[in-house]
Amino acid sequence: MLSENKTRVLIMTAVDAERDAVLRGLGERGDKFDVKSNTGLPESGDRIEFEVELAGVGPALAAARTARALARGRYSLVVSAGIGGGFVERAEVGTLVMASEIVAADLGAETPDGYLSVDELGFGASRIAVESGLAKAWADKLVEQGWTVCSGPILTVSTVTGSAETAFDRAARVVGAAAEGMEGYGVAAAAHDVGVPALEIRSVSNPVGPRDRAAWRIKDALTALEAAFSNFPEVLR
Ligand SMILES: O=C(O)c1cccc(C(=O)CC[C@H]2O[C@@H](n3cnc4c(=O)[nH]cnc43)[C@H](O)[C@@H]2O)c1
Repeated sequence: MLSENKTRVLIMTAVDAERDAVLRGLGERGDKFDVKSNTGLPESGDRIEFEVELAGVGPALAAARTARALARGRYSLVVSAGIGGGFVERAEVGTLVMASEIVAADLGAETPDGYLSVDELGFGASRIAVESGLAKAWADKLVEQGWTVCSGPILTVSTVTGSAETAFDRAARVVGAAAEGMEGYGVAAAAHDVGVPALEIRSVSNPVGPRDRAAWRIKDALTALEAAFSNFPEVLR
């Protein structure tokens, strides 16, 4: 007989439209979902409960809100999710990006010799590892469903890239940079601080580069985000 253990997964999005897309994707399956095998984090016999919360925009508020949510109890996994910018020739608009690592891309210092990350300054870590088995399983599942998924570093920035120069600098700083968003590192830092594994997924609404807000394809990106979460419970089984 299955036990009544519960696996709690916390999903953080910046804004309401992203949270709604995630909830549409998860549908009614939330805590009615039994885990029968042990391929992901949950124990066999666990029931999975999803909680989707607003992180707000930017890494500071995202970290504060994630820490507050995590203080409510025991969680198995935290996911930072939302739309994002895709690096050209890595992730096109309308596709999905699964983080291979979560990178604070502007947490450091400018020097006459170039940018130094917090790691190089000796003040901490600019990169947070993801739960790689789950990231791969989720990406594989989405590819199987016909989605284009790029797995690579997702950069967290406090200032959205708005020029080709900044896009070039950021891509050069992080080998394989696939996407950027504004919350991932904050969410993951709060999770890491209490020993909870993290993931980040972005659906690409715009290219990283010269600002053209009117051209952001938000609806397409929200559709892709919804699809990503409609496949997520299966991945956790
Ligand atoms: O206006 C709307 O309907 C709408 C719906 C959903 C989301 C938004 C946002 O503006 C979300 C802001 C959020 O998006 C991330 N983002 C998107 N593109 C980039 C980018 O090129 N560089 C960095 N971040 C990006 C970011 O995480 C923001 O928090 C609007």
